[in-house]
Amino acid sequence: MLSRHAARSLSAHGRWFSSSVARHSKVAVLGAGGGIGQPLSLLLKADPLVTSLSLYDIRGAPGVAADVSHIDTPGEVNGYHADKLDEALEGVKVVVIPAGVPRKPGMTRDDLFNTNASIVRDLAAAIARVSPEAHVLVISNPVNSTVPIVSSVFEKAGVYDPRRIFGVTTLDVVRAARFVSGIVGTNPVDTPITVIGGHSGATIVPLLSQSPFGKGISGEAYEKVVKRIQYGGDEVVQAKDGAGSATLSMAYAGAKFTNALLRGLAGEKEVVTPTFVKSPLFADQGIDYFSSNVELGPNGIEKIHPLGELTAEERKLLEACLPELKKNIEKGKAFVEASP
Ligand SMILES: NC(=O)C1=CN([C@@H]2O[C@H](COP(=O)(O)OP(=O)(O)OC[C@H]3O[C@@H](n4cnc5c(N)ncnc54)[C@H](O)[C@@H]3O)[C@@H](O)[C@H]2O)C=CC1
Ligand SMILES: O=C([O-])CC(=O)C(=O)O
Repeated sequence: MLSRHAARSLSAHGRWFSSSVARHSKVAVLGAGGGIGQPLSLLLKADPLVTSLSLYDIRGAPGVAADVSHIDTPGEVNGYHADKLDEALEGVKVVVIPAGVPRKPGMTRDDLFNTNASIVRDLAAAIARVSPEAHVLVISNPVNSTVPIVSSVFEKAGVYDPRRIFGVTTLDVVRAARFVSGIVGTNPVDTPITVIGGHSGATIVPLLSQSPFGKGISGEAYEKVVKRIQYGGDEVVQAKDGAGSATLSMAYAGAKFTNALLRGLAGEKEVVTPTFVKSPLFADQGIDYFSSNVELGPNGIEKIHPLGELTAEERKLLEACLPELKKNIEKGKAFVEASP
């Protein structure tokens, strides 16, 4: 059906568009029973590019699967119990990982490392064993460390292809569009803002100067909106008051990035969006993962775009980002090296 009829899907900039390119695309969600996993599963079920959805969690995934399977879109849905991880990963093209604990007020994302590093490492080992050619989309925090963890696990297993491993930083891009449009009075859909660096506080570097709408914001308004983009996660953590962090906006962002990747994999041209990947941009400074605009295509990452021109303020933000990012990356790599 899908290959013969135009499919409608959410574009990188939030528009619904028609696409006649759709293939077999089995997507797995690991952590599907959680705050992000449930709405993400819902949005993926609604995406016509997802022909099969495989939902896994250590608790609750079969229930989520039964629920979303009633939605009147063609994609099939299966839910898997804790001991069925290998089955959940059979034949998947894309694996999205929102498994792990979220922050509470007063915590940094790095405070999640002790719990989430081993969860992500063990899930990555299973993917490397069962579906080594899958594209892996990491949501679990701290993303600056969990992406190097997944990559190092794949490297250790001898199946590493850096074009297929992504840290999902789309929520920063979504927030930037929303916050900037609120200042300049545009529709967020028409206000894309590139956000580079990593995914935590000072490592999040918005490039307002590269947007025709963002470049006019200056002085106190500039300082304020940059801080808000960098610390948008804290805003939600505080408002939820101990009940977790962003889940609904993150599910939206995760579904948006998954859709962009699926469109690229299906051959759509010029699908470009920021994502945290193995990158040559700052490798000479020992920072070999970085988020920047990346072109997605049939092999995953087709091209990593250069940063373009930065203002003095943006260069200062970047200077503050790099040392912290380097530490986060090294921590992730060291964790896998020290693992049995
Ligand atoms: N990349 C980003 O922009 C964002 C990342 N996050 C991160 O996403 C992660 C998940 O957040 P929430 O969904 O709110 O947490 P949650 O606690 O509501 O859900 C996490 C789910 O993971 C499951 N889980 C735990 N260990 C597992 C394992 N070994 N295998 C499979 N499933 C497992 C749990 O059973 C639970 O259902 C957190 O680390 C959070 O910090 C959250 C928001 C934005
Ligand atoms: O703030 C958190 O812990 C969750 C997150 O990554 C975000 O909302 O950007």
